[in-house]
Amino acid sequence: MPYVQDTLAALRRTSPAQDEFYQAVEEILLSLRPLLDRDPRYRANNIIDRIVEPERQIMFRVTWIDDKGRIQVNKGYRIQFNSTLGPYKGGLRFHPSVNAGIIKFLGFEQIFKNALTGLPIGGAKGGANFDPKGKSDNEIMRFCQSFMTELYRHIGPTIDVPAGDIGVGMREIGYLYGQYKRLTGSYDGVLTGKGLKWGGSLVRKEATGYGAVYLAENMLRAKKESLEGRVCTVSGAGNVAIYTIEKLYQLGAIPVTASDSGGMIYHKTGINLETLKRIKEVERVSLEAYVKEHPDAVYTPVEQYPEGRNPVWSIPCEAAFPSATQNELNGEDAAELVRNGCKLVCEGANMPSTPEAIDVFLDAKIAFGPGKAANAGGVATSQLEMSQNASMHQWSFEEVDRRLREIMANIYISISETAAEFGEPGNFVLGANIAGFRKVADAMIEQGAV
Ligand SMILES: NC(=O)C1=CN([C@@H]2O[C@H](COP(=O)(O)OP(=O)(O)OC[C@H]3O[C@@H](n4cnc5c(N)ncnc54)[C@H](O)[C@@H]3O)[C@@H](O)[C@H]2O)C=CC1
Ligand SMILES: O=C(O)CCC(=O)C(=O)O
Repeated sequence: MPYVQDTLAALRRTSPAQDEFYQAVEEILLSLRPLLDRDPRYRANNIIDRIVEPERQIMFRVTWIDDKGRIQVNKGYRIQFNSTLGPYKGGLRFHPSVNAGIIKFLGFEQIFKNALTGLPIGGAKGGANFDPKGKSDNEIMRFCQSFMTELYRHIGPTIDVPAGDIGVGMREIGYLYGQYKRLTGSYDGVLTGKGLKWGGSLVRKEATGYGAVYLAENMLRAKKESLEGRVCTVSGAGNVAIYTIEKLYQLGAIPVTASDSGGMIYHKTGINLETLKRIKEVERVSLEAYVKEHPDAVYTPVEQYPEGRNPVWSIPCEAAFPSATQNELNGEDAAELVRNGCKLVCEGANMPSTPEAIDVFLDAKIAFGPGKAANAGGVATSQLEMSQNASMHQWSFEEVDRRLREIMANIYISISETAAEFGEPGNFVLGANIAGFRKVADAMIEQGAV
């Protein structure tokens, strides 16, 4: 397909060394062919060249002082990718692996994910190559304050509204918000994922994980199946993984794994959610601590992982929820999941499956929920937080959860109907990519050449 190769060649030339970004672009472009062939307006308006180019990229130095009084420096980023549908919206990631290409792929995915929610939000992402691991609370606070000292001039409640992602939870959002308020003097809904006492929304913490399970529920219901009694594997042990596990239990499933950057646990009788929450949300220590309290669980440190494999995906299961990070599930992992009888994969993380893994799932015709649909419940609930802030109201847990369920059900309808419309029923990668793209592209055409 020449338009795919030409676009990728141009991106490699003009934006070198951004492999994850090229991967995300290639996946979308490959899906779009039937749409582009059917409707000439997208080519006539040069939508592809425009949509892969961010509207704005901000890179800045973050200088902060550690507990020993030494001056430290990190790289900060905010990419304001596309504001066609609404104010820029997307999380902040603090992780040592962060670079311009990672932020760009995340920002690009966010455009289409946000479009799928049906809510008025554009696509953005940001972060820093800062490693929160091993840092004291005071160091995290000083870093966040310095980060916001640059970022505040680029954001606003109707301009750009950041939130959390890997390494950024309620604690970090609190420090960022405090500094924004100090610098501007205004109490704006400029961040989401805020604390419940100062403008946060109920269910935002749970929303990404709950949403992924709601999408899985919808995919299974269409096949007259359910999650009840199903053994599930989950990777990650952060915000998304924890609330995926919580919702799986609520729906009668048995989640048996969790993982962090140090290793994985396999607890055959089911992960103890209380222990997991305490270890990760309160004590903030390695998962290794889990087996001290549950000696019947097995801990495998990363040093013992087979070369190039993630052993979470070797555990037999009926449904899998990759919820840690990008490219954590490769072709071999996917083949093993399918061989072991896995019937559903729902991506809580952003782009966790490699292109080879996605091909395996689609060829096997198992239910595969791609990240931009499956994890959209997080950003959707962020938008519900923005609505509550704008109207100075706070909705109940039940009200926000009801809206989240409805949004995920609508996403399912949109991706499944679009897949069927383009002759590939059940291919939710195609369905999500075309449905998300079409919404943004149509609006771009209506807004003219800007
Ligand atoms: N927090 C949110 O609302 C949303 C998050 N996501 C995505 O979900 C994924 C997880 O994010 P959160 O749970 O928010 O982050 P988190 O920081 O709360 O947890 C991340 C988990 O993944 C593990 N992890 C991170 N990098 C890893 C690596 N290279 N190898 C192995 N394990 C690794 C960490 O140890 C941790 O357990 C990310 O891909 C993120 O972009 C997607 C939509 C919304
Ligand atoms: O809640 C948000 O604004 C963004 C969540 C996010 O970063 C994501 O969807 O990947």
